[in-house]
Amino acid sequence: MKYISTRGKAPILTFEEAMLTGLARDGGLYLPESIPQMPSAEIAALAGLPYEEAAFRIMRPYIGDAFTDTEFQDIIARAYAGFAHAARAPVVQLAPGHHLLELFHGPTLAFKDFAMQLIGQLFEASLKRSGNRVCIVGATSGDTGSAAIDAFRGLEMVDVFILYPNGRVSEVQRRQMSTPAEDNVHALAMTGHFDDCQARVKDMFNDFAFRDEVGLAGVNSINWARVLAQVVYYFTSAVSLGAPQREVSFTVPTGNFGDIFAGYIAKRMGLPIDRLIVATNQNDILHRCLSGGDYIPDGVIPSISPSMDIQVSSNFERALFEAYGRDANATAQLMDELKAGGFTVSQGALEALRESFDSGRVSEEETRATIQRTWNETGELLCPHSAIGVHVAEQHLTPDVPMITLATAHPAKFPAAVEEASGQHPPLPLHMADLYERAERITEVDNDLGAIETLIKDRIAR
Ligand SMILES: N[C@@H](CCOP(=O)(O)O)C(=O)O
Repeated sequence: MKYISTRGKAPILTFEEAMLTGLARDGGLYLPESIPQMPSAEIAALAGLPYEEAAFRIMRPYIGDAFTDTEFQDIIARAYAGFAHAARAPVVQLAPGHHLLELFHGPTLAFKDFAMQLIGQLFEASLKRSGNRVCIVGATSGDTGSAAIDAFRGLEMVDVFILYPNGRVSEVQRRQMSTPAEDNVHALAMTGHFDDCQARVKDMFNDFAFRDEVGLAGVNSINWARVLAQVVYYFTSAVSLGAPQREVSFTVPTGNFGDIFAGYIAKRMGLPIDRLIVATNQNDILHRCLSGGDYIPDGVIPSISPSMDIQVSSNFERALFEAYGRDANATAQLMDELKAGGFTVSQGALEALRESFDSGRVSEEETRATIQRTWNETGELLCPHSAIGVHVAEQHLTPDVPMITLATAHPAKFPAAVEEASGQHPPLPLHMADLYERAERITEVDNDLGAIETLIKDRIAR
């Protein structure tokens, strides 16, 4: 299995190389040269398997010869051993035809743990073998950063620097990033919003002198391995509701488009998915684009669902590449236009996107009302992001196709918003019960590429 860049001008890589590289050297994102197909009989055979075994069968074709089967099985086992639920990604029913996929039972209480815990193990195995070091730099609107710091803390061959928008993540998210005591992890509070943080990370990848000097690696969903790990729970949840004998639809609260793109890959692999529905908060660029074709960022508005406060949605590039028939030149041109202010998706590509995706936008008031109503009607306490998913899903329910909404984070990550909406205080789980008493370690940085690069060079262990 080989990996190609969405912009067509970067070296073609193996799985392991693409995983360790992050962003392609032409600025694009890596994708498999072709999408492996999973026949119906193999999908049906996933029913009732432990999550780890399903993960192995689904991901194996993408890995090539990077790891032996036994190595890969051990890596998967270690990745999910710390999850608090035996099913890893349980499905609960909210209403007739509407189900919730709980993705918040990992160590940092968000769906990011599914990929990040796996990538942590994959990086460790690969770097131990090669003896190389890497410097991971990531951008977060809250959840990716905490998951990355948890997955890589204390690993000898890795330094981790996470840029987050100062004052724009929840207190729990911030503390998850700032309280781990290991020297190899660094929480950097940057002036600006998430898009600024993500832009600086991409600038660092495009500064080849810096990139090569520090051995830069990325664990945002620019990294294909992140997307791959998230494909698994689309299969396990759909199979638990009767796939491949019947179709399902998914609604996905989305900011950077990585999670829903994983659903698109599952569909392309042969999972019978009817609709993939993008749920956005008031930062609704994806909804606007899928509705009208224009992709024009117009500023990030802080919300009670901060993880989705994004206007430059990194993985949309992968979806555009596919919608334009894998035309790398067309994709590169759109990304150039984005730098200059925005672009309009061609009619043909828009129709291709709409073959798989629908979308909806949810206001702050609707988010709060959904948290309260869902609590009253079902006893399920939703985080604001999951509530956005539930609200949009409810507008797309159909009698014959079950809907699965992704619950992307635990309500305890956003206690203030959840309590205001529902009157319920979501307690932190036991392993994090003393989070508010732990000492914090944060470095404030300006939105200044040179200064951030200097800080990183000064801090990395060589
Ligand atoms: N919502 C994310 C933003 C980064 O997304 P990623 O999936 O590309 O890592 C967050 O919580 O940090």
